[in-house]
This record gives sequence, structure tokens and C-alpha cells, in this order.
Amino acid sequence: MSLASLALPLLRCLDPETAHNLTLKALKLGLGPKDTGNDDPVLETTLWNRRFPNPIGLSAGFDKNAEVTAAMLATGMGFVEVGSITPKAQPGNPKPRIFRLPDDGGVINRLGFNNLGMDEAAKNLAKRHNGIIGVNLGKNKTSEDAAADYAMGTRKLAPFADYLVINVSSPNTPGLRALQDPSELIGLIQAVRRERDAVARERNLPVLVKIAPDLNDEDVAEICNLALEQALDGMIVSNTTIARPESLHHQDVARETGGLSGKPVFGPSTEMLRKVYIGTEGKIPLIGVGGVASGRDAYEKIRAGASLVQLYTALVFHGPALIPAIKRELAECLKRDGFASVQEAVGADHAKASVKES
Ligand SMILES: Cc1cc2nc3c(=O)[nH]c(=O)nc-3n(C[C@H](O)[C@H](O)[C@H](O)COP(=O)(O)O)c2cc1C
Repeated sequence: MSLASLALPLLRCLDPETAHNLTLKALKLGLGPKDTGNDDPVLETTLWNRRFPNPIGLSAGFDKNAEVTAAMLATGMGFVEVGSITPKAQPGNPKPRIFRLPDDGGVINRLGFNNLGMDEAAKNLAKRHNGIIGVNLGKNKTSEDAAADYAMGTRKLAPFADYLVINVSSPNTPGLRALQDPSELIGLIQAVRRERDAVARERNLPVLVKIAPDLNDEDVAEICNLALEQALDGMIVSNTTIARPESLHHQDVARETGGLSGKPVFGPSTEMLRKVYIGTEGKIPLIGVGGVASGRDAYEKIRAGASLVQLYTALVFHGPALIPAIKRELAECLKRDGFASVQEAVGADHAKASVKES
């Protein structure tokens, strides 16, 4: 039994944010579990000219300040996304601001982009040596000029990133999700690309947009059209939801304001992924995230259209030892269905649907 799995029941007795901070400390001390095995070759995938040893990555919010990238890569993840990082440090919302829904496998958070700012993140990122790192950018709560914030983040952090994310979908920064409107989003994409080209001209540095699972069909269609018009490098589907399904066991906790993640968001975020895959005609690489807790869940995201998969909330309940298990089960699913690679399975559900239709 690993130290991490022994610590898990103890961590669950603590308030979620204290448990998270202790986890970060332990990871910094090198106490995290390490997956020393080689990944099954069926899991290897290449995207944006980068080779991912496996398609399972850490979603934004766990390592907001890029402090434990090496430790998280060592757990066996194929890539790690840090952030959201804002230009200036900010404290976020008053505590308590993270709530567990254990019987639902869910979490509600209203952290509000608490982070140490881009200078601190840059210092931490400069220390890293290997592995694929995505940098997720946010805007400061009090900033009036969102485009300027995303541009500043890009200027500072592009040198350390394998991909950049424009996060316009966290529910805990007032007005942020309104930036998903194409009339706003286009300005952000252009501002980030301008800085990206100035800083990382010689490198192919993809720029992605992360969206909410709460968009209506019209919004999704508009964003997909914009993504195609702009030849966006990728989209992340999805962030947390502000919806509160009636099926939640913890109806008391469900009244807390914030974004709901984990199992309850698996269905809605996977549906949104399917819509975005169809809306972008399978031409734009997608990262599927929301409620993934098993290899089968990851496989479902891939078949729905995801080229890569991320998770966060399942780690709260199962710890990072979950990663090798997810990879094993995903490899089994791919082989069982006759796929020689992850890439072959991306969007497989849609191919089947169109064969049926014709
Ligand atoms: C505590 C917490 C903090 C988060 N912070 C961020 C963030 O700063 N930026 C972001 O883009 N997403 C953030 N997320 C959303 C996750 O990256 C992910 O999109 C969402 O939780 C769904 O995945 P999951 O069900 O595997 O957690 C956060 C999620 C949680 C639970």
C-alpha cells in the first residue's frame, strides 16, 4: 500500500482546502506515488507535434502555481495543466470555498482564481525539465481589460508552455463566462495569438479555449463556428457546471454557490464534447474533461471526440494512485475494440452514427 493511499482517509477528515494544501506540501517533498512502469504503446499519441506518452492529464486548478508539475508527471500522467494563472496575485473568495459531495463523487468550488500571479508561476515553471505542460490563463477579478490580462499572461508564460489555454469558463469570477460570447472571444484569441507570435514565433505553441458545460445549443454552434473560422488549435470541454442535478444526494451542500465537478458533470460535459466535435466537424483537437474516474470514462470521452482527457475531482476521492489504473483500463478498452492507437478511437462514436444514418 502506498503512502498516498494510506494518507487518503486522513486527508478526507480535513476540510478540503487544508487537505489540498497538505497534499501539495507532500508532493513537493517527493512523497507522491510514482508510476515507474512504461506506458502501454497503444496509449501513446501525438498532437501539436508533441508526443504524449499517454492521453491522461491533470486538469487546471490542482496546481494553480505550477509548484508540483514534476511530482504530478511522476504519478504517470501524460501531461499536466497548471493554473488558472492571473497577471497579479489574488486571494480569491473568502473561505470556506471548496465542498465535497462524497456520495455523489462531486466537489463544489468557488475559489475565484486564488493564485500567486504570473511572476511566481514563471519562476516555478523555469525550474522544470521534462514532460508536457499546459498553461491555463485567467484574468484578475478587478481587471477592466480582459484581453490585456490574457495578453500579459501569454507574454510572461508562453516561453514555458507546451500549450496555452484561454479560460473563459470558470463560474467564480464575475463576468468571466460572458467572454465566451464570440464578439468578446475573438478579441481575446487575437490578443493572445499576437503575444504568442511575438514571444514564441519559432515554436509551434497551440492556443486553446476552455468552455463551460452550461452553454446552450446556439452558444455552442457560435463558438464552434468561431473556432473553425479562426482555425483554433484546440478546445477544452469542459469546466465545472453551475447546474445542480436533482439526483444529487447532498442537496444541502448543493446549495453552495460555485462550480460543480466530478461524477455529476460527466454526462453533461461528455454531451457537450459530442456537440463540439460535431460542430467543429472533427477538425479541431479537443481535450475532454469532467467526471473522469476510470479508464472506461476516459475511453467514452475519446470515442465522443476527445484527443486527450483530463481529470481533477476523482483525485480528491481516489488519490493519484488512480492514474495507473485508468491507463490500464483504457488500454484494455482500446485493444478490446480493435483500435491500434488512441488517435484511431477519437470520435469513433460519430463514425458509427454516420454509417448508421447513411
Ligand atoms: C477545486 C477546483 C479548482 C479548479 N480551478 C480551476 C481553474 O483555476 N481553472 C480552470 O480552468 N479550471 C479549474 N477547475 C475545473 C477543472 O479543471 C475541470 O475542468 C472540472 O473540475 C471538471 O473536471 P473533473 O470533474 O475531473 O474535476 C477547478 C476544479 C476544481 C474541483
